[in-house]
Amino acid sequence: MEHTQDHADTWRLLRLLTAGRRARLFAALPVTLVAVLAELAPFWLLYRAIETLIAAPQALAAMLYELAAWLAAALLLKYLAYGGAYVLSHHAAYDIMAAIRCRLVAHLARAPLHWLHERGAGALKQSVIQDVERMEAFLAHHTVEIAAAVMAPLCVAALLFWVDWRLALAVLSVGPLALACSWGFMRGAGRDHDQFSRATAELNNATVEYVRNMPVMKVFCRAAADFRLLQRRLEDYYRLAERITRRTVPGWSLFTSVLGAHLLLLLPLGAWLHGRGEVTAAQVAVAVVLGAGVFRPLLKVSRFSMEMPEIFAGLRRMAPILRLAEMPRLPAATATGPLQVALSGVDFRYRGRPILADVSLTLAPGSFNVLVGPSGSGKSTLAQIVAGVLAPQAGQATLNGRPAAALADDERARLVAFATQDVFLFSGSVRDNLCLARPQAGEDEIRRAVRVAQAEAFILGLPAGLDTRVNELGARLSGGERQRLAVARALLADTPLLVLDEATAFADSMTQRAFFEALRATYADKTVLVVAHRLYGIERADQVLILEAGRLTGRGTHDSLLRESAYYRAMWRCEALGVAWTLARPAADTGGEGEPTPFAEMTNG
Ligand SMILES: Nc1ncnc2c1ncn2[C@@H]1O[C@H](COP(=O)(O)OP(=O)(O)OP(=O)(O)O)[C@@H](O)[C@H]1O
Repeated sequence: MEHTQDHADTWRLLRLLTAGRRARLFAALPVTLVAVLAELAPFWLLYRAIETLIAAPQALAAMLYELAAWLAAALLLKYLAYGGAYVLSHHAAYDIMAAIRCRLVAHLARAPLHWLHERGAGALKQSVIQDVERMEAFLAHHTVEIAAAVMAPLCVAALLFWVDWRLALAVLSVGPLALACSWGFMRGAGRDHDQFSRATAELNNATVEYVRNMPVMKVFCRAAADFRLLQRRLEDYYRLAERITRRTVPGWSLFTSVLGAHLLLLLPLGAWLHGRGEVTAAQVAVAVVLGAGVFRPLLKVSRFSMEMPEIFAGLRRMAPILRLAEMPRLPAATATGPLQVALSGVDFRYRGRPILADVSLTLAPGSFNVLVGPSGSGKSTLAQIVAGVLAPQAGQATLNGRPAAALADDERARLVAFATQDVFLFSGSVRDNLCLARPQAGEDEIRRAVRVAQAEAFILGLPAGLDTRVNELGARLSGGERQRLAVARALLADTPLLVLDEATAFADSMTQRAFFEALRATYADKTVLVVAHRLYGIERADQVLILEAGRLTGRGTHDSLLRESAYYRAMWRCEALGVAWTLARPAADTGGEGEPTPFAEMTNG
């Protein structure tokens, strides 16, 4: 029942996506009919030739030229008609595909950031590229092939009835017989097909994972057999394939054999009718020839029915993208003045698993805030909520009092710049990448952002400086260099709020300190939220927030947290010991059990 509803919805979606563009597709159908009729013309010519051969053999030679001319004309017509039908269907297909892609991309452009983030690039690529591509075969080829496959048996049947209705019935009776024979074997094929699709998808995923992990497997010298998931999926796949083969092959063989068994009925009947003088030898001969291929085109339809579920699945994957237009977006606000950032009672779950619980905070305009906490405590999730990339499931995350995740893209982009550790660089020059948010940024602004992001030295070292191309043909940048570019790009966006989610992972302790100091001195008006793993340089932050297991367990300045938070003290001790070891190893003696010594004090003497 649910299945039927799914199918009905998918057909509705297909009709909607092809609306206003189906005329050429429909125009291809009568042209296909002409091609099918032209394909049958040789049989009619054969009939006339046999009739002449039997009635007046001496007249056949004179007729041959005429027959050859008709045959050539029929072939030419068939070629032209099929050509025309395919041209029409291809035009319609590419027109429809382009319209679907434009529609998908237009909807994606309206998609909220958190929605794009949750779906992932792979799934979106699958919908916009592969799923639309798959429709090409359906629209451009299958429409003509299926129309021909359905029209041809109907035309042959009509021709057979014209030849003789009894011979026609003898030929056509094997169709229902073949279906009845195969039905028993084919029962449950739909369920098998669903299971097979699932097994294929699982095998594909396991194969991709295996291929991705090959370098790791090699490092640890593991054989393919040690990759249990792939082995299990392969076993499942082969077991299912064997079961389906055992079940369907006898049915399929019986189906095709019975389809070809029309001669068993036709020959005795033809001989009997001929004996009684009710049909001519030419009629029997033509019925034999026509009967041999009457159902063959229908086999194409069964191939098509196997591809249909894949095409439908692709359409269903597009549906959520096409529903995006219905998502409510806030109209742009006119508020100016300092940006107010506030979270109150924010809860967030990933697939039901609680990640953040009852988080409330405010970021004062122009303040420098650092978020620290153990790995997996939810820092990145919180940063994404502040930036409007994710929407909280409970509570409020607002910018100027308006839900951050519901802001229109242009308004959010005016307010927040967000940089993470995963950096995407477009192919183009370093300058193009930096000026993504503000193509009109001046040379001084670019230089300032680059200097603050600690990227100046490496950009100067590039072959063409800011104009070096960043892609596989140009400079290959290290992970740290790419991160610095991402930070500079966020700085250049000139937004009142800057969220850096571990975007300073490139920096060692000294570089992080230099970066924070330059950031505060150069962009004093910005409200900054930094997710940091290293503490160095955060001593002068206006607010340090401590997140543990999804809850804010501490907030305050460096000094107040050193006094009040055991976690912060412990974290600081570890970091201070690390630097003492790396910077001052020969003389290092951190004083054993005493209170940890902050780096600034250590380096000052
Ligand atoms: N897209 C996602 N789907 C499901 N779970 C997720 C997703 N992203 C993060 N998580 C889970 O949410 C929890 C918090 O992740 P998050 O990245 O916010 O922590 P974090 O404090 O930034 O960690 P780290 O310091 O290691 O980067 C983790 O347990 C993680 O497994």
